[in-house]
Amino acid sequence: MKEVVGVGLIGYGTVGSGVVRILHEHKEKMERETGCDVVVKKIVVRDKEKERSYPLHGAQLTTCIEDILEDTSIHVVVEVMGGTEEAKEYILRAFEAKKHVVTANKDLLAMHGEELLNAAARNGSDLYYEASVAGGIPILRGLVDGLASDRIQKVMGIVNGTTNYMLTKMTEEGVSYEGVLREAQALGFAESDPTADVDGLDAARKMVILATLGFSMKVAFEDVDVKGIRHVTQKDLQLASQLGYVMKLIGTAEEKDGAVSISVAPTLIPKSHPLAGVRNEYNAVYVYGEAVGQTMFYGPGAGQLPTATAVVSDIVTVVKHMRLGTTGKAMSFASRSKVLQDDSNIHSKYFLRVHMKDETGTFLALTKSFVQENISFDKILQLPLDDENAEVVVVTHSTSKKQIQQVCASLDSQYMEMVSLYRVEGE
Ligand SMILES: NC(=O)C1=CN([C@@H]2O[C@H](COP(=O)(O)OP(=O)(O)OC[C@H]3O[C@@H](n4cnc5c(N)ncnc54)[C@H](OP(=O)(O)O)[C@@H]3O)[C@@H](O)[C@H]2O)C=CC1
Ligand SMILES: N[C@@H](CC=O)C(=O)O
Ligand code: NA
Repeated sequence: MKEVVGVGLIGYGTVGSGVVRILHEHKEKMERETGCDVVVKKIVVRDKEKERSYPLHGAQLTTCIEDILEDTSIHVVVEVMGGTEEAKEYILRAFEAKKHVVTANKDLLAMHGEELLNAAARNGSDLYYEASVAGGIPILRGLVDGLASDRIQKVMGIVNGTTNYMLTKMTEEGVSYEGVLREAQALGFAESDPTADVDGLDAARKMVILATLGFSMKVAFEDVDVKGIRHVTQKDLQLASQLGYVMKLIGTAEEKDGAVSISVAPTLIPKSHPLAGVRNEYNAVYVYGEAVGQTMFYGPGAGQLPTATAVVSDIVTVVKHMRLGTTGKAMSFASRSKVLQDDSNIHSKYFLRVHMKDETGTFLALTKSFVQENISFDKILQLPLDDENAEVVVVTHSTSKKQIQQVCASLDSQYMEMVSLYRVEGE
């Protein structure tokens, strides 16, 4: 008879049902990997009467967290309900009950990571959270284990499946923002409040986790410069395409001379760049290490089975630690204090759309604003807008964030209006 390891799930939605499915369908592989029979015993949900799309395979549904916390046959608690305050309380109580925790909750890790890791260590519990960033891609293990020997310089990529799905469909099929957001929700990619996806908050939380692990620095959500895709228009996508780019929501975390900058923003990427070919809910993360150079991690970033794969792999890790008697482990967190980069040291190329009066001298005024900030043009396109106005699209050479902000402030006048501003990466 194999030793039984009991699992308690909190949440039986997209990810939770995937966890039960993988544990059931990959039972033999689980036994080979762990030497144990890993069994989901209880599942906490909000509504016990709700129809479930996947069978429970013997697990008992409950609405009472104590049913899990007080059950001594449950060793591992898997939190896949989402949210922060209640989830944090349940996880802290699980540690006090000397249980190990696996979670997919990036909101929680980005906000309370340090507190949770300290509580896990105090109680000799494991805490793993691979599913919290880039769903099924083993990016956190890649950073923490695979690149443990290197000094990480930059992490950059697509870390939100919902917005990548939306931008892909909007670009390739010209579909509307609202329609494609509903599709992403129906497919189980979006957060329960999808504003977290479209406003870049979900990606920003993932970048906090990546930067914390990559640079071992105590960064917070407030340190991320965040912009989402809500204001991206079909015209932006068309003009970008005309100039050879596709738009992606890109997260960037970079350390230069001991200071870090973190951002999430819709960004233009050359069509020939590997990130341009990352479509639908897929994610891809570039990690640049001082010694290794450039590595790229690619795979499904959201959805039931990819995300559940990461969760179940974390369960495997925990069970192995239990058998070896080496629990009390977690993906390590930050040891260095935070130093943030100055805007004058953050460089990028930019794409700008400017509407201006089609009169002699306005174009010269536009050029002068850029010259004043020492910014030169890489590409420029002028198109008629109506009888009196023209649209000018500019791609600059690399410039600092501070300089581009100063130019933008000088552009809005009675003759000119800046319509869009996006970073350009990968050239
Ligand atoms: N979906 C995805 O692709 C990914 C999701 N994640 C993360 O995984 C977590 C779960 O996401 P997902 O499965 O999509 O979410 P769902 O909304 O599909 O499922 C949430 C589940 O949690 C239960 N639940 C919610 N609030 C409570 C509560 N207060 N008490 C008890 N149970 C509760 C719900 O119960 P009921 O069924 O009764 O309503 C439901 O079963 C989130 O943190 C999310 O960010 C991470 C990576 C990818
Ligand atoms: N809503 C998230 C789910 C995975 O983290 C996303 O779309 O990436
Ligand atoms: Na992952």
